[in-house]
Amino acid sequence: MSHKSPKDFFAPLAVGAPAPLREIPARPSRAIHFFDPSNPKMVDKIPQMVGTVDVLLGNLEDAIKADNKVAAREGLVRIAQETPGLGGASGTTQLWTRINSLDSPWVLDDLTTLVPAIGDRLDVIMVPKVQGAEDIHYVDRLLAQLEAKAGLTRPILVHAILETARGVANVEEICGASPRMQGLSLGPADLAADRKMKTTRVGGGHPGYLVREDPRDGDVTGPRAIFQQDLWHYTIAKMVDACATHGIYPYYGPFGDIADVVAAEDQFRNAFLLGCVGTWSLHPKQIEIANRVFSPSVEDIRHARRVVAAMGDGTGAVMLDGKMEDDASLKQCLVLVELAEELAAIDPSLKALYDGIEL
Ligand SMILES: CC(=O)SCCNC(=O)CCNC(=O)[C@H](O)C(C)(C)COP(=O)(O)OP(=O)(O)OC[C@H]1O[C@@H](n2cnc3c(N)ncnc32)[C@H](O)[C@@H]1OP(=O)(O)O
Ligand SMILES: CC(=O)C(=O)O
Ligand SMILES: [Mg+2]
Repeated sequence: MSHKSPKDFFAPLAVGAPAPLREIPARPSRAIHFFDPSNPKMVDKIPQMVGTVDVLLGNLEDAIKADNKVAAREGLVRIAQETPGLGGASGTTQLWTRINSLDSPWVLDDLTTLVPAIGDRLDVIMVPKVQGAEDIHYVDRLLAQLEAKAGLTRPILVHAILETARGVANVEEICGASPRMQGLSLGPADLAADRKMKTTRVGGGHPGYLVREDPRDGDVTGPRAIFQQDLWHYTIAKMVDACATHGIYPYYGPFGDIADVVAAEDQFRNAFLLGCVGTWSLHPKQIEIANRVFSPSVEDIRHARRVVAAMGDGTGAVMLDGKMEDDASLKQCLVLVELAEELAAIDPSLKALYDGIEL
């Protein structure tokens, strides 16, 4: 757990730094869309993506060539300064970045460049390969010093990628390490390597990880159904519990098979059902999938609203469509109703869809 005493937990870590938030806002972040700020073709597309995706993330870490690290950092500064509606208190699309890892030769310059130049536009800084609370404490103090020096009035939030075995083992202390902690993402590629898992895929299942039906009538050579299992179920469930415990938000992560939109949708939906609020998008075509999957369906909202209406003061048990509903199932329904309200507030087409639901 954090080494701070309860009375110090919400105190700024540098004189003049903005006060930490007491609650992490539930801003919609169904897709965190990654782009390379040193890639001119991607950069060209950023202005028209504002308003179509909840989060644009300028990536500085893995997937950016070593020779392009400085260009990516400088490109991100330019994009943040020149793109209307991107990031900051009034942004319609949030601006996040993924900095280089804390042991890399680039990370110090990432932070000391970005915070003074675009700290007022950066909503969240994603920190890769977080191993324990000590990594968050380091970033926390440095950000406070840089925020104070830059005269920022809004604290920049921090998001950790869970992509080492030690990080997974320490997930609780990572979530509780700082009031800046906004959420966690699954990092299936680095995590697989660190754990010495034998999958070479970036996210998703594996045909070899399966459960096979028992032999039919004892015939071990006959046909038997197989069901592919989810390699990431344990980690995502652990991450969801840690995030819920600390009032922060869990996200799926990358799905690298860009062409396989069906499997991407399945992975995203499993994560949505387990409690994640969003996922990463690596390619423009994954944004629409994420937006759809992480927005509750009309059927779910109709059902949830009917339960809310039937439950009156919220206590007791009622029968609805042959099923028992009570105080607990009401709370399940309120999760969906509140999510629909948050999404309707930023997405006029969803507002029209949800407003038009007849009970
Ligand atoms: C394990 C991890 O750490 S995951 C996170 C790190 N990885 C990333 O961030 C990867 C981000 N995505 C990418 O680099 C690219 O999408 C790739 C390499 C996967 C595929 O790129 P391409 O082969 O160029 O894809 P494709 O040809 O389908 O692209 C179509 C168009 O969309 C553009 N595009 C592709 N990806 C993106 C993106 N993430 N954002 C904006 N535009 C994009 C391309 O530049 C291309 O533009 P054009 O029509 O003007 O030529
Ligand atoms: C997400 C990420 O960085 C990984 O899977 O390694
Ligand atoms: Mg990684």
